[in-house]
Amino acid sequence: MDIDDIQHVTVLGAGSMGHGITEVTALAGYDVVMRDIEQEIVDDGYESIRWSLDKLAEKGLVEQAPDDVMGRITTAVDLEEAVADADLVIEAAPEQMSIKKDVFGDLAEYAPADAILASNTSSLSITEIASATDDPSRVVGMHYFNPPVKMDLVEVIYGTETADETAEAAYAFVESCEKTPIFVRKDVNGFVVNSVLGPFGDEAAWMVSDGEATVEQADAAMVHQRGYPMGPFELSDLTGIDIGYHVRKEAGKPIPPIVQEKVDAEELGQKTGTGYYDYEDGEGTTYEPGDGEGFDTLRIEARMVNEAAKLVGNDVATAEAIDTGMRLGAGFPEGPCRRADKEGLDSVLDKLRTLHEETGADRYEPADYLVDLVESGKTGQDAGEGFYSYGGSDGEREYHTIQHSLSEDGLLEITLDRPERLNALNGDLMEEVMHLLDTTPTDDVRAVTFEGTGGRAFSAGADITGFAGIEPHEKGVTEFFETVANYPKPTLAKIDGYCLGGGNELALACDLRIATEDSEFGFPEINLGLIPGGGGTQRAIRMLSDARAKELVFRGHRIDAELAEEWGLINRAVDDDEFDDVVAEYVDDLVTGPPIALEKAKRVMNAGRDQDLSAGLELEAQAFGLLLGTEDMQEGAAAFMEDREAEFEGR
Ligand SMILES: C/C=C/C(=O)SCCNC(=O)CCNC(=O)[C@H](O)C(C)(C)COP(=O)(O)OP(=O)(O)OC[C@H]1O[C@@H](n2cnc3c(N)ncnc32)[C@H](O)[C@@H]1OP(=O)(O)O
Repeated sequence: MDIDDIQHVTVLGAGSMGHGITEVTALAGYDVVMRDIEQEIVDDGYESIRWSLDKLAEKGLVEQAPDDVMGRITTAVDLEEAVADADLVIEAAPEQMSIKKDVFGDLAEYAPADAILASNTSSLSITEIASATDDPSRVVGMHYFNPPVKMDLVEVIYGTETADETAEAAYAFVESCEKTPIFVRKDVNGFVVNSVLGPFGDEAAWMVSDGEATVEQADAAMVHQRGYPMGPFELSDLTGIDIGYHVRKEAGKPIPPIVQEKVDAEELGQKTGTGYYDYEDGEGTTYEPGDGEGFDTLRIEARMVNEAAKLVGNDVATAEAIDTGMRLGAGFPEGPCRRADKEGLDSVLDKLRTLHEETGADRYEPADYLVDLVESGKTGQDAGEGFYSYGGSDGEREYHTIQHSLSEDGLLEITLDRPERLNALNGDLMEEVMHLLDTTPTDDVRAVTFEGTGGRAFSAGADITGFAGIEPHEKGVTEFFETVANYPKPTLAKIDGYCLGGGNELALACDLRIATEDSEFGFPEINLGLIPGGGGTQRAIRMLSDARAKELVFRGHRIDAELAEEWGLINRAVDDDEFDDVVAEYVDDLVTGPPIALEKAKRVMNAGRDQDLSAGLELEAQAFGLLLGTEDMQEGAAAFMEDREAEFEGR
């Protein structure tokens, strides 16, 4: 069975995961049967899908009519009937091994012999589930995150006997649903995301139990200094303190006293009204940004990195898969491997070794893979290699936040690739763009385009989660925008979706801007108590009327592409269907145009804009004189006389 053979999908379970997976699958165009054990549960699930689709349509997040999507879904209670024609069955039954095994035993009997049988378990062994079938090679884990419609990640997990063909088809299926799969190549407890996430709460709980920190201090530090979406205790209250407790118990791991106390007192978090915070009489979390002072954040992060190193070293997952998993599955601001490479793997190892020596606790024992990296000098970004390669003298640099390609005709296409954050600009992304522009031989480039991935945004601005812990003296982002603005070749921003804040400033640093009609522009910084800091105030006031520029900056509202075109903020607002063609026409002019003349035109126009007219004219005259002596100029004139297209060589 491969992806082309998958037409009919059956989802077993109509609860929150089951109906979410059904919705995602139907949205991708598949026929889906959603089955549960009682008609009432199935009906509730079906109604929930309709409600969700209506909401998505209302917000303009799906183009398909909800009725069309619902038309692909049928419901069933009878298992035999539900799976009779299935090419892929995704089980989303309650998380109990006995139930899963019963279901998979039935699937072995009733599903077609070549159907892929997937379990959406988040914690149970795929190998054991597969043992209930006659053919474990066709059983695979497909762990969706909650809610499936919103969460982009799916872990595709191998059981001991899962065939590559099965796992690869499941992976391709996830991609076909426009979700992001990562391979978990061994059936380890917690798979990738929960394995790495475990120490986040665990280490914080030990630190509080040992009197080394307070709950508020830990949460404030991890959120406001390190940019995590929630603090470890806040997260634990949300998921249920008993959940982490049972996971530790089952894995035979020691329980931090503070966790034991909470479980004994049945204060399990939000669901019981009290956990580490009070949700009944109090207002929930009580930490303030400054509370994190003095907290040892590396202690938590070093343990997460150690877990990641174990997964890489044991061939469970690649560093890239782990980082993707943690960003998309847990909302981490960046993956632990990438963050550790920047921190320095030697510092991480030192921290673990020191704690191991001081406490003797197994949880600090460094992973062999981490030790090997450090001992072979691969200590991270500064060393040119760590979990990732940074292209020292002998290697090509891997980028993590951008994609790029350079065509034979000299078009350098740069794609901002942080779709889960609407392509928000963080330090890595800006550094990677600058590195790419600095290291790509300019003679090979005739034009550059910038665009965003994910279909929702060019870029929603600077990454707000990265503002955590920034000191006032670290404020400089100007270098990035100036690198783009001063790049010697013409640049064009292809805008499809939100173009806000720093994203708007990146677009304004480009020479040309083409946008789809449903794109939106603005400087929302004022709503954050900021002003545009990447040249936005200055470029806008030079580009627009004083009143319009100030309106954008002072009010922080968004304007649509049509108005942006009318105001002169962009070159063209075009219909979605015409977007690629219009961009291609512009790009064609740029890559076939005379390179030296284009470069000079850009330089004198940019420099002249900030000078008085006579100085600008002087610049223009010098450039004009120089161009008269180029072969390109002779070629242009000859082509005109011969009535043919000129072929400019940049000489
Ligand atoms: C020098 C430059 C300074 C600046 O640029 S300051 C930043 C200026 N930009 C902004 O203030 C825009 C912030 N973003 C938004 O207001 C909203 O987003 C949008 C209106 C653009 C879209 O709203 P919706 O459709 O509801 O999407 P969603 O759930 O808010 O966004 C999807 C995910 O993207 C993350 N995200 C969006 N913008 C940023 C950002 N600028 N920095 C960091 N993350 C961002 C969100 O948090 C969320 O993530 P999750 O799914 O984990 O909740």
